[in-house]
Amino acid sequence: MSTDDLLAPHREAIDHIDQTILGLLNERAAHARAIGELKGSGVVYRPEREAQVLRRIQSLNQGLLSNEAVARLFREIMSECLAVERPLTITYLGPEGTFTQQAAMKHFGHAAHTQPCATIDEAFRLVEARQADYVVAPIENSTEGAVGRTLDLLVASPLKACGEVVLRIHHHLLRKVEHQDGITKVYAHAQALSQCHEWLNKNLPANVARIAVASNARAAQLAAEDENAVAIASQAAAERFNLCKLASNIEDEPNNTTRFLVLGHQTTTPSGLDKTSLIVSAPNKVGTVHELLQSLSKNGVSMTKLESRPSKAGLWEYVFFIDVEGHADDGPVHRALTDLQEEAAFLKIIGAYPKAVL
Ligand SMILES: O=C(O)C(=O)C[C@]1(C(=O)O)C=C[C@@H](O)C=C1
Repeated sequence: MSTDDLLAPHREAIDHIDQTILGLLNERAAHARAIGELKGSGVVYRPEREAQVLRRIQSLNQGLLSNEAVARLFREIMSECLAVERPLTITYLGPEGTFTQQAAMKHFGHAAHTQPCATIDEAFRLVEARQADYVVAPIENSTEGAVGRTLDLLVASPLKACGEVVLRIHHHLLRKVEHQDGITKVYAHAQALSQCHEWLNKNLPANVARIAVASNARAAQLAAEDENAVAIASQAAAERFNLCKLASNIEDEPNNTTRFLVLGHQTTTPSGLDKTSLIVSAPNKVGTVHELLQSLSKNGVSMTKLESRPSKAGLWEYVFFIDVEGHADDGPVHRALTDLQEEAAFLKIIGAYPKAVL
């Protein structure tokens, strides 16, 4: 029997299964549309429900496909079902091809419309003015630490965090032509330059100028216009600007990861596995930070992040960005927040949201 003959029954089975899947997908979309009608003009995107759907699918999964693969597939199915209810617009720091756009797609799937903005400030502003639904903003990188501008915006913005995205960051060396001769400059975002610092020291001549630009996608765009330049940027940027990859995964730290917050106007109900992000400021006295942290520990609440930043209000005064395990409506976190309210000069709950599933 020829290979084609051997393939034929499997392909027949696949055609049959695809037809069943297609029918079921449309049946699912019809339920989503009915849910959308019941929600009326209310909020259609429900992050806690999406997290529960993805976690349930992963716990049911016993097949050949990995948990990550099934979550990715169902992420896209929900994205299309949500678009049947109402398509969402997500703002991010552009241009197209940045890691933040990748994070937005990872979280909302490909049916969401992503809108690039010139600055993180503008991405926030459009959502604040209700000209877009959600903003995805980088908050911290595992090698570089906090993203200061996002933290500063969080202090004053009325937006609430309703989700988080965790993205592995891979940087590549990109060029218009496929050889290393005659490189005079390397364009990259300042964070990418420092994340690839060791690699650049070892692999590029010392006289190649390192030029920091607004984003990795902008770097790729500049490299596409100048044959003597290379860019450090993502796979998405390489594809978008048609650049050759001279070297892959050039980040010094192999586990390089960026965490993003998703912010909008809604508060989220508990999903069963949540986090709460807070901003706290303490009077500038000995022992106050210790007391603030005690409000958490005595209520059995674990802290997953503590970041300090100079307050714009006074010299040598600080605000603290704190993430804790659990939802602000859960008993222990709720009690800790009540205690914190008494100790802190300023307390703002940025939001409570499901832990990233994907
Ligand atoms: O359960 C809902 O509220 C839905 O709208 C359905 C659905 C889904 O496709 O499962 C779609 C969008 C929401 O963000 C959450 C879940």
